[in-house]
Amino acid sequence: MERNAAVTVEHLRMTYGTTVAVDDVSLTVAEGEVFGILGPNGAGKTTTVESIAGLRVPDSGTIRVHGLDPVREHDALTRVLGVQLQESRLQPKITVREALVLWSAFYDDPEPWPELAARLGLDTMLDSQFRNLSGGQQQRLSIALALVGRPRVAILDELTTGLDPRARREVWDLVRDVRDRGVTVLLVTHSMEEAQSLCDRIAIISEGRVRALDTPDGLIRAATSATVISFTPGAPVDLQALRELPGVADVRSTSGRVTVEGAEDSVLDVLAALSAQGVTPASLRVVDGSLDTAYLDLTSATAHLAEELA
Ligand SMILES: Nc1ncnc2c1ncn2[C@@H]1O[C@H](COP(=O)(O)OP(=O)(O)OP(=O)(O)O)[C@@H](O)[C@H]1O
Repeated sequence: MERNAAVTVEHLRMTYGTTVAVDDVSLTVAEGEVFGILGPNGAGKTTTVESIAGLRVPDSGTIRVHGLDPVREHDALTRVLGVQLQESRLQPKITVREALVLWSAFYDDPEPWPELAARLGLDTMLDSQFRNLSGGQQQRLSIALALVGRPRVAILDELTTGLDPRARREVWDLVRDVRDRGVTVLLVTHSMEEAQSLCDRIAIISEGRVRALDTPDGLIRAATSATVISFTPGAPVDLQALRELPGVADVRSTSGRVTVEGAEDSVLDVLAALSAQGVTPASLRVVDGSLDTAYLDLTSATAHLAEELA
């Protein structure tokens, strides 16, 4: 079933003086999905999501959030969009309770904040001032503030940065809960693990452009060196024949062990070729592709392209 678009971005462009922060970004986020934005430092991720939130005015391009223009219809936007930004912009002396009460007052039908605070482990520090919270606690408060208005779309920018592993998993569970309630989540992250575990689809952005947009599995499949096969050949092996197999990106032989990198589908071809050569692959290991490899593949392909164009 084709889902409605919650967010559409068409040809977004944003510059700061001579710096091109976002060159040309187009993407559509479907209602109810967790959509990840991944990319190296300075790729333009924050500029993109802050433009979606109406906090920056793009040079050109069109953005709609449930049909609303984030700049011209900003008031209406704040009723459908919750934002947890990279840097919290709270008064240093505001307490956790005051912030939650204040934010709740902005909305007609807020989430009961004590429950949300408990869910995020903030209930024991309601009277602490923002400036005295640890980085992880500040992070959790800003997530709570993004969700308290029951937004239809939540933007979470580097939501688990600074959290310890347990807190991180708890926040992931919270994001899944939020998604299960039908909220669309736009997630900016540097963590492949986070993207792979939470996102339905991911856009990889670098140098202000979308370089790939697919499901985590789709990105991994598309990467040329997603799977690594290694073995100790029981007889001399024709490495060139392996190199020529479709989907194989690289073949190396070191210290009597052969390593083949290739697309996921190349494993069976490699095994069939070895069998045809009468070679038994002893101590066979197949390491599955990860989003890490796919990401490096896609972003280094961009770097190569940039070098070629330079
Ligand atoms: N307010 C600003 N003034 C000037 N330049 C800016 C401003 N905000 C961002 N930039 C520049 O625009 C580019 C994109 O920045 P942006 O913060 O969107 O990237 P990012 O992908 O979110 O990076 P990171 O992963 O480091 O947070 C960078 O070169 C950055 O230095």
